[in-house]
Amino acid sequence: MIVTEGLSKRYPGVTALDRLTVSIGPGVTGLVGANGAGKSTLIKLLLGLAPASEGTSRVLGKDSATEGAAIREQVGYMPEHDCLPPDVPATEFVVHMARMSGLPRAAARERTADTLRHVGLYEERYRPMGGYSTGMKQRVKLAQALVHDPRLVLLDEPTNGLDPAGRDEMLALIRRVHTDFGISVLTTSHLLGELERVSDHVVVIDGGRLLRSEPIGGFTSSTTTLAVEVTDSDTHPSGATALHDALVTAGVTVRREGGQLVMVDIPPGEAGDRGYDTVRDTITDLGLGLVRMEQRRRRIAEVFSTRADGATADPSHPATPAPAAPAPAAQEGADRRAE
Ligand SMILES: Nc1ncnc2c1ncn2[C@@H]1O[C@H](COP(=O)(O)OP(=O)(O)OP(=O)(O)O)[C@@H](O)[C@H]1O
Repeated sequence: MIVTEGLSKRYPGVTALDRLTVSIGPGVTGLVGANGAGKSTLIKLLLGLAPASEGTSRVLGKDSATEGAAIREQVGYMPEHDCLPPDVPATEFVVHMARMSGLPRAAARERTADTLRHVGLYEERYRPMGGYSTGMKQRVKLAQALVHDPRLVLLDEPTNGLDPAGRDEMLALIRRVHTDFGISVLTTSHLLGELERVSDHVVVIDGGRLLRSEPIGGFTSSTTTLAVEVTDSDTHPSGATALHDALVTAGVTVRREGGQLVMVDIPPGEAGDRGYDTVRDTITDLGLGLVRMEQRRRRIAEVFSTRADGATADPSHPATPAPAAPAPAAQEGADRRAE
């Protein structure tokens, strides 16, 4: 769907994209990066709306630098910022956008009605958009990106400004764009957790550079996390601390979470079997009681907050600062708190 090679964009004093080489296939792809990471810039370059400083990009096999108009015929774009004329009803606006994309009048009206219904706008579509809530405006922006039946849509921060329920609805809609209509999606967000829920593939950029590009499973399934809770004993007044320290000594990757929980990384395959045995034997050797031991799928944010040197992020054992955990995970924490 999308291939970039050494793609860079420099503004005076700012390198917005820095030699980005990435390829994106069909399905739903999440493009994650902190504010200013270069997400919007990448989308504009892909659509041929801004020239690259160097490097190339192709969308659906077409060159962004020379075939921008042909790309935009087959690609829908939902911009980040509010761009809706306040005194125009949604239905009129979306028909206009459909006509701009080359649909004949009758087809434009028909597609507009279908698309607005699909995004969940009914009677409101006849009212001027100035009176719409943020959620309704985001839906109109999505509808105009879909109205000409594109093969691919590029969505820039589609959940921006939405409350948690509105975000859930928008994420479900995005997923359905692919499952119901077979349209591939590239959607940006600075929230890893959001994209984890809808994406088949995630691309992470930071400071205009590629950090990772992997199928969602690659982020979360290479390791299983085991949440273990043990009792305290007379010998070990904090059973969790004793277990944590003993497992670290045994060479197991482990961290503490929320008081009594000890989170143990279990690698796949035979090493994993040995990992389970080590946890069981360590608990027995310490003479602790086992309260629970359960498997957890790791969330992307956790993968990013794990220190790159493999050391544990144990809140009870503050260590030297971790080497750059990419900003998106931290940003997500901030957003969660804000919520
Ligand atoms: N037209 C422009 N002129 C100068 N600098 C720009 C321009 N557009 C973007 N930048 C800069 O390029 C960098 C990347 O911006 P971009 O908008 O692509 O980031 P982003 O990841 O989409 O972030 P956000 O979610 O905040 O929009 C930022 O430092 C931004 O200030």
